[in-house]
Amino acid sequence: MTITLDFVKGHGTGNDFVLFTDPDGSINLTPQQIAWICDRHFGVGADGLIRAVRSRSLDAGAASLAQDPAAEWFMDYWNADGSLSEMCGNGVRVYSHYLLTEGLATCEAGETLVIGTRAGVKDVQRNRTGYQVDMGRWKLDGSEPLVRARNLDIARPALGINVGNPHAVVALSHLDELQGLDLGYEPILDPPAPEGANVEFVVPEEPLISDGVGQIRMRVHERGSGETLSCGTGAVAAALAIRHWAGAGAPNHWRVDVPGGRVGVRMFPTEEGEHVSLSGPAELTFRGTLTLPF
Ligand SMILES: N[C@@H](CCC[C@H](N)C(=O)O)C(=O)O
Repeated sequence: MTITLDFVKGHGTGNDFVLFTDPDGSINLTPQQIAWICDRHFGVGADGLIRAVRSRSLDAGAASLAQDPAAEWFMDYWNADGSLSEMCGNGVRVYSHYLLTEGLATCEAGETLVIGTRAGVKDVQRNRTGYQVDMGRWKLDGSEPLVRARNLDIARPALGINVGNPHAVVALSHLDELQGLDLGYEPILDPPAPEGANVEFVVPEEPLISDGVGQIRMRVHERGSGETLSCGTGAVAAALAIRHWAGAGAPNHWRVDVPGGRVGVRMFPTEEGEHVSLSGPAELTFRGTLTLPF
């Protein structure tokens, strides 16, 4: 059977996605088909693919609806190599923008759009820079692997953080080191992360704290996608790691510069414990129709 899809291309700070709507969950693409769509030479090209599916149409959506019945739409997120990920921070903003633009959902200023994901429901609000997402609870995953990367002289210690998906954050001291990294090669973790990991390399900006806001710069190698221009969950993990290392008195508001732009991260208390939010832009760039060759 030939599959033809109407899609929209979008990005958040250069982290780009192919999005399409499948309300009833009837279009089940294989990992090979997803990898073809995301291929920049043979397909459309993207860091990931997002299927807009009603939570009630997907087994994974049942947990979202149980958590919050307002989670009508589920973000079914896949990496560029066709592997599944639990969460995508830039993806949630772009997905929210897609739902609103396509008329599939509404969210006036001050209202909350609730999105189902494999990492729990996410509350999204429009703000000055685009969208702010409450990413929910986070945790140190207990790992401190050594990370080797191409052009890094020696293995560096990393901090394992889970923000719905797994991350390993490495602090570098100089911008030269960050710029010199060759992330065309996947960093090697010792010991390896059981489910794989997104790896962030971070340097402090000068000064590290300005007007009470922490400032860092990072590059990322994403699990299943390679180096990308931005990673929302990675920015969140990076800010949390640097605050952890900075110790008492470190700020709860961070600006994170990535090759594709800037995102904001805030940590704030809630009744169930500390949450962390991600804010930044979301843009839709073009629409088209694709026919899968297999
Ligand atoms: N780009 C994303 C993260 C996408 C998922 C990641 N590659 C994984 O496998 O966990 C983001 O903006 O958070």
